[in-house]
Amino acid sequence: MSTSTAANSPVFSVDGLWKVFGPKSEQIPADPELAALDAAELRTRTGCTAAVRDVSFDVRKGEVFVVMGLSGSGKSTLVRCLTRLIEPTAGSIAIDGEDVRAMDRSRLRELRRHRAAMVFQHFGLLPHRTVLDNVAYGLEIQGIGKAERRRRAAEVVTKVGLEGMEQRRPGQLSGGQRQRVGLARALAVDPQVLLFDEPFSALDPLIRRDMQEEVVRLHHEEGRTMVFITHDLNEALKLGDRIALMRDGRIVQLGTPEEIVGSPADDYVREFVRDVPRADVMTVRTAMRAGDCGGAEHPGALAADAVVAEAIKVVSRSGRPACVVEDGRCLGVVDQARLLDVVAGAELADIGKEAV
Ligand SMILES: Nc1ncnc2c1ncn2[C@@H]1O[C@H](COP(=O)(O)OP(=O)(O)OP(=O)(O)O)[C@@H](O)[C@H]1O
Repeated sequence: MSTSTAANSPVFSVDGLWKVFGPKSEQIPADPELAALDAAELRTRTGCTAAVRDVSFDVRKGEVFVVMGLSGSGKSTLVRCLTRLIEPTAGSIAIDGEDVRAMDRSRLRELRRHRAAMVFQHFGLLPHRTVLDNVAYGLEIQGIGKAERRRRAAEVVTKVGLEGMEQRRPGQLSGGQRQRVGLARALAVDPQVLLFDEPFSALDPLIRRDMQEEVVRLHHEEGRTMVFITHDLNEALKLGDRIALMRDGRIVQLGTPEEIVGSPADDYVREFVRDVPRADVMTVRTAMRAGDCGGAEHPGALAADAVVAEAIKVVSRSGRPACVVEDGRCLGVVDQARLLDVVAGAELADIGKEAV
């Protein structure tokens, strides 16, 4: 999981967004009775599928925003609507305050090429071109001269760890390396936002972990805004500053990994996160009893965003409560009982209640 250093200004603002597939689809969002039908009833009555239903959210500058949900929940449709690769049926979308639905074709092309680049699972590399020329492809489309695009492509190739492979063809690369080429190609155009559609789901688990770490590293180095689709909860928890959890076209909960795991919005979310190792997600900021410890020594001195697993090690090693310290100030204290409460599955609102 990365820590957002971002200001809270939105890159994307989405409000009341709908995407309905099927005949007379535009009638569905406008009709409260039809809009309230569940998926099966809607299909029977109208022949339509509402892939995205009345969804509103902001993607903040510099964050990794994860869209998570089971297959068919509407993730790809939602993210494709952001740049109108799929035309929304109703609602509004803005990027930096500019109305995406009002953009003409050339403005849209500019949006997709420069401002919000997409990295797909099937990366569509050009088989007869070298790695370097594949990475430079987006720059070529932009009309940038050969020398300059090769220079820029070489820089990103190094950034994603493919140095030395510049002259290979895609067929001479592993799946993970090909995905790095896809990532480098998107990065080469230096977009404001990177949109990832399940980019790693075809990779084997170890390579997948490498790629996840790569994304975290790139995000830390560059602070680029990222929207990341996944159906994998662990991937979502690892990468997301915030996660939008989708079900049947709706966002059922939007929050930090800690909020989703610690305060599930309903039984569906609760069931979804049931097996998450809570000690690896919940932070000591949540587990602590707030208030200065009163001493000068601050035993343990944990950072507020340290996870509970780390705190358990510190507390059990020293045999005494540990302080949570930020900017030299003691924010609170964690003891064994509070840490165990978190691990045992107490929800945020209940942690430490009996101890108070
Ligand atoms: N072109 C289309 N025409 C009709 N229905 C569609 C179309 N595209 C998607 N759907 C339907 O919309 C719903 C959401 O699909 P979507 O691909 O957005 O889900 P997803 O969460 O990305 O799934 P996955 O994880 O399997 O990719 C599904 O019920 C799907 O069958």
